[in-house]
This record gives sequence, C-alpha cells and structure tokens, in this order.
Amino acid sequence: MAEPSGVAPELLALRQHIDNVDRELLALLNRRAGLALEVGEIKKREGSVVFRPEREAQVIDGLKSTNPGPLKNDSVAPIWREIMSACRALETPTRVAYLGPAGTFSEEAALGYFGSSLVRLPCASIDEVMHAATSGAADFGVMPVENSTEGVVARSLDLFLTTPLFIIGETSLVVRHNLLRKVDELQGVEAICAHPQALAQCHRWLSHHLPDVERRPVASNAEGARLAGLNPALAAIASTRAASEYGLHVVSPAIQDDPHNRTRFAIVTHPSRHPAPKASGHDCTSLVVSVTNRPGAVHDMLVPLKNHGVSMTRFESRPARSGQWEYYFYIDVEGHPDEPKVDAALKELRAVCAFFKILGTYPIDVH
Ligand SMILES: O=C(O)C(=O)C[C@]1(C(=O)O)C=C[C@@H](O)C=C1
Repeated sequence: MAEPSGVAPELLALRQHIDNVDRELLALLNRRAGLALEVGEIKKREGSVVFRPEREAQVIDGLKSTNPGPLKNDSVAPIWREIMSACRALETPTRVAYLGPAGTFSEEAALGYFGSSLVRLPCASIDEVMHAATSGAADFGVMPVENSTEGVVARSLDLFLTTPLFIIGETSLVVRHNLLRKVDELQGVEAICAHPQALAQCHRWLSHHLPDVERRPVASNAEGARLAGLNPALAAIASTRAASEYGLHVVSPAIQDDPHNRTRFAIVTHPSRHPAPKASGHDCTSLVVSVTNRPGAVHDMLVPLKNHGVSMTRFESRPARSGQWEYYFYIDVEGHPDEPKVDAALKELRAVCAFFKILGTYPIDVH
C-alpha cells in the first residue's frame, strides 16, 4: 500500500471531498431516521403496522425515475432497501422466517427483500417457515415458489392451498450453484449433498463431471454445506456465502445447467398481523382456482381476464390429488383488486370457479 506521502495530491483532495460528502450523507440519513421514528410514533398511536411494502416500492420507483446518475439505477434499489431497513428497525424489529440454516438462497432472498436490519429465523423446512409465520413466532415468511429451470416448488404451492397466510411481496434471485468441498479437488468425492432442486438444476454438469457419484438429497443446500464441512469425502452444491460460512473451497464455480437460473420467492404474513398492501401502481395479484372437469372449462376461466383487459403473467397447474384428473391453477394477474377492471375480472372469474382463493396482492418486485 502506498504511503500517504506517495499519494497524488489530487487523489488526497478528492478523498477529502468524499469524506465531507459522507459526513453530510450521514447527517441526512440520521435526519431521515428521525422522521421515520416520528412516523413510527404515529403508527404506534394508531395501532397500525410498520412495514408498508407499497410505500417502499413507491420510494424506490420514485428515486429510480428521477435518478440523474452517474449512480446506476440498479444500485439505487439495494441502497434504499438498506436505508429503509435500518429506518424500519428503529420503528420495530422485523422477524423473518426462511429455509435455513445460515447461507441458504432463502436467507439471501430475505436479506435482499427486507434489507439486513432484520431478526433472522432460519427454519428446518418450508412447512416450518409457514408454521412460524402462522403461529406469530415470525412476522413474515419467505417461501420459494418457482425456479426458471425446474419450474414450481410443489410443496410451497400445495401449502398455499390451505394456509391462512397471504402473500405481501415477491423477490427473485439469480441462483449460482457451486461445487464446494473441504479439500480443493474433485477426486474422491463419495457423495454430493444438496437440496433436490439444486441436484436437478446441476444435472448435466454432475452427469458429465461426477457421473458415478451418489447424489444425496438433504433439506437445504446450506445443510449440505454444513455436512461437507464435517466430512472431506462429501461435496455440497451451494452459494459462495455458504462456502465461507462452513469453511469450504469452491472447487467448481457456477455449475448450474442454466446460466440465467433464477428462483422466485413469495413473502407471506398472517392477516391478523398485517393488512393486505394497498395499490402501489405496479402490482400483481396471485390466485389459485379450480374448475369442474368439463370441455371448455379452462377457456371459460380465462375469458373474464381477456374481456376486462387484465394481463395474466403466470399460469401453472398442479394435480388436485383427487384421482379425478382435476387440477388447481395458480394464476398471477397484473394489477390490484382496488382497480375497477381487476375487481370486475376477479368477480366474474370467481363465478365460474369451483374453488377460488386470492393468495395475495402486492407490489411487483422492484429490485
Ligand atoms: O412511510 C412509512 O410508513 C415509514 O414507516 C417509513 C419507511 C421509510 O423508511 O421510508 C419505513 C418503513 C415502511 O415500510 C415504509 C417506509
């Protein structure tokens, strides 16, 4: 490192400027935090909730649309998410349940969505995440719902059918899988421990590089990393964060078959603890429906959306397990039920469905 005396005077002057700007920024951030505390006092008096996803989405959207640069718009969202996370934490702690242990992609999704000022509640399974959010042990739960390579996370969708919880937000992550091991080599791996989804997402790479090695499904990738940290004969498939968490080498980076592999997460909460978010201007409404098994039933289901000009952004089917070839359809539409056209379309849709449940309405991911 260069001695201060060897540093160019222009550089020293610029750093001095940066120090001054940082001090101004800190003063401004503290002013903002003070205002958030005042908002918190009003909410306490009114008995209303602190976390307002629609307001946070509007703050970020507003800043992005007026950002003069050179700061990139992609940097604006994570910076302000952290600022609002810190302000929110002054108002009240945010307790978030997700599939643990430390180092999972679910944890990364929780931090990306709520910022790092949160109380982490890692759980052993997706069912436990739901349970924590239902019982009140957590304010919110993070549920993986869909992967761009593997399709839906079936267990999450099945749990949505019966849970009283509803979706208040969504977030998605680029998922990069790495082969991790205590020793920095591929030779001599006895088993690869990972979540079944990760094993499936790396199928091609594993079949090519480790064709005869056992693929051992475990509860989460971080659990696989934990096991690999205890036994050098095991390998794991997990994030680089999990590698540093469990003292492992990244033997082969980015081994997922699809380089654009993304996972989408739903943020859930209980209606007794949180109202549904108000319209933010860029919203999505998720529902699950079924129709009786007759010709044209699925077509009839889509007619109300078309007639009212409501866009459908997702359409998934899951067997109803009735043995009758009946299905549940998971549908996302653009918009909020407070918008008349969305309200009208949903009312008409409800009328043609044997089963109809709104899973939630929330601001579209602004990350
Ligand atoms: O506007 C509010 O309701 C606030 O509490 C302030 C604030 C923020 O920091 O901007 C913090 C938490 C809410 O989720 C939304 C916004």
